[in-house]
Amino acid sequence: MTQVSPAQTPGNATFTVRAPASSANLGPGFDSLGLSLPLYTTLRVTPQEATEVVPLGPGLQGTPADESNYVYQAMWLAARRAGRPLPPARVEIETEVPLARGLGSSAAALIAGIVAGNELLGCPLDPAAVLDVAAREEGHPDNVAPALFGGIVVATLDKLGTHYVRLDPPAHLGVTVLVPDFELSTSKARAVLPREYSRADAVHALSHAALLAAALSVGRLDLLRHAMQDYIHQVWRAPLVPGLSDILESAHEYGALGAALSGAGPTVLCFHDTREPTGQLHTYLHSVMARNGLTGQVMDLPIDPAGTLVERAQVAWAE
Ligand SMILES: Nc1ncnc2c1ncn2[C@@H]1O[C@H](COP(=O)(O)OP(=O)(O)O)[C@@H](O)[C@H]1O
Ligand SMILES: N[C@@H](CCOP(=O)(O)O)C(=O)O
Repeated sequence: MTQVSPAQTPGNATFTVRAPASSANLGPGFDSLGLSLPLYTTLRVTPQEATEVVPLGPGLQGTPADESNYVYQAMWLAARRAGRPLPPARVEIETEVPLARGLGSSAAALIAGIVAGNELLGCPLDPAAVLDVAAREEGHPDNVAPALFGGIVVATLDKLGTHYVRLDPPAHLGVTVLVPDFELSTSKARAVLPREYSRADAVHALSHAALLAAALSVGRLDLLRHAMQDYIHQVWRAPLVPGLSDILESAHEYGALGAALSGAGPTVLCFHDTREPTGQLHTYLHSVMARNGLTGQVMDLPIDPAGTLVERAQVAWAE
């Protein structure tokens, strides 16, 4: 995260905060593993006497243009953690992250808002505190951690704090996402999960999640397909995402290194080797959508290494 000391810039200067999309879980890493993707939520913040919240662009149609906006509420979370009131500002919000598709739009909004609130206050919170505020608000750290730090993040939230390890993406690991043209809210997709699991399911999940984290950390791309097996959430969510079961079973035949529901869905993520063409995989994913009467987009994306960035306009002190 790039932080510019407010002491170096005038207190009323405009700044921008850019937070990326994320794909959480990656199969068995439910609520604990995620990666960052280069689609962004951007805030343009200008300190002024009265607060204004301005969602811009078609992606944010229907989100509130007032203090109830999730981004503005997130700015206040930073102020509350710092124990200070939030200074008023004009906050313009734009996003490239499709809402309610399992690509972490709410995490990007939350992180961007907390970082912007922190900037307005002169950065009283360090990055670990920003992450902890966000993870407690979201209830799980798997989207907010990669949205803040970029790359791939393994994280856990407990009473003492949010603990994490950030991994640089392994060489040659690329992502292909199938983003269907329908929304599925995270709360709806969490409501279908069972309250309890058997010991066998727990052992299956923790052994696969541990193998996946280890494989990603040493670049063992050959293990991804095996390590990404999951019975904790995908099997329960499959009825909400037509075509998911087919893709999980067969994507490797079309070049995928592994496949998973992205976050709570309905986006599906496949890993690919960036040295290999992905045309066959795209054709397959489009055919799954067509068979299920769906439309949507298939995109190849790199893993975003940077995470959230803050930029201040260069303003000469003499002005
Ligand atoms: N930039 C934003 N500004 C305001 N609200 C947002 C923004 N991004 C996301 N949200 C809120 O988050 C909701 C989607 O969150 P969620 O169901 O968790 O899906 P996901 O995070 O996978 O996109 C949206 O319906 C909207 O209420
Ligand atoms: N671990 C969460 C992740 C939700 O991600 P989102 O991008 O769908 O908000 C879950 O699986 O519920």
